[in-house]
Amino acid sequence: MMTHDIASSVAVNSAHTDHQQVIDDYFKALYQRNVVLKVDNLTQSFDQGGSRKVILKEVSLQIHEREFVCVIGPSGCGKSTLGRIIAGLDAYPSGEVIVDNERVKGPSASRGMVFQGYTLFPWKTVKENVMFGPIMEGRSKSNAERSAREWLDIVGLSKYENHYPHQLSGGMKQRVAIARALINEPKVLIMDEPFGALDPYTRQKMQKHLLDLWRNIDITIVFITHDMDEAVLLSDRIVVLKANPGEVQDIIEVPLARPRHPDIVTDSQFLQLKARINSIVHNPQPEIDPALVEMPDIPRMTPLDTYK
Ligand SMILES: Nc1ncnc2c1ncn2[C@@H]1O[C@H](COP(=O)(O)OP(=O)(O)OP(=O)(O)O)[C@@H](O)[C@H]1O
Repeated sequence: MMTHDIASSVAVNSAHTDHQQVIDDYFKALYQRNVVLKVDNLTQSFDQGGSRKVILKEVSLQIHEREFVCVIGPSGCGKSTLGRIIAGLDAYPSGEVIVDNERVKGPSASRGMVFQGYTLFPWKTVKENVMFGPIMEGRSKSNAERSAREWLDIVGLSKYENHYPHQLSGGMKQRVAIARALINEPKVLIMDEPFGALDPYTRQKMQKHLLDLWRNIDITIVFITHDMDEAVLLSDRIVVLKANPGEVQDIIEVPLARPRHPDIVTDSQFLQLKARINSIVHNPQPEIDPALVEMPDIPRMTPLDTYK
């Protein structure tokens, strides 16, 4: 081997070791932080077609303060069901869900939620939407207004405070929804496919915006998505659920240093990790979404064009 080849090989190895050290230190520090969300042996079932169907089975997780965790898995595996239980929107028959040392028994200001569908009140202005939580908490209108303006400033929507939701783009609506959730200073923010309805460009902008917010606020995020790129770009760890019933199949650390630029999606390490997760998620499983099982053959509706 030529001398300069040896030198460059040593440099590559040393860069690799340095990178690994950064990642090891990052996760060591992460695991030393308090557990803010604990899901223990959670099982959920629903009545479906006259029988009881187990949707989530003995799901256990521990998520640490300021961690960013994505939950992925095939359609119908119970991701939203898990998110709704953590948010306190649905009761659960067995197991334990603890947030900030308290058992989840219903919605609470300690858990914020942002959904894919725009859930803003259409009859309220942007500012009034963001003020909703503080007003419900009994804070004065002027106090709630002041906080709402601070949060609208943080998400870059100050100029739109008197607009109504229908006057905003999808990305702007989601920024209002994020401000509306964060104004309550939740310990955990649960986001269920929040960018699923956005075009790819806006989605990428929103991912960066969310990472900027997360880095600057003491918030733990549980982010439900179908999108592997999104999961790898955003997460510290990815919880992979398998379907039928929904069980934790794997919990994967994302060994990519932060801050992460959106261009990282073309990096070889990113692509390798994505391929690995993809193979875990799409590990052959029986189809459980009835709408996918019963895909009909479409009959010809109009006469065939004989020239084609
Ligand atoms: N309230 C309910 N009553 C009956 N069945 C329900 C209820 N909520 C969810 N389910 C069922 O639980 C299963 C899991 O649904 P869930 O929405 O949690 O899956 P998901 O992984 O989020 O799916 P997707 O990726 O398609 O959004 C589905 O079969 C769904 O029909």
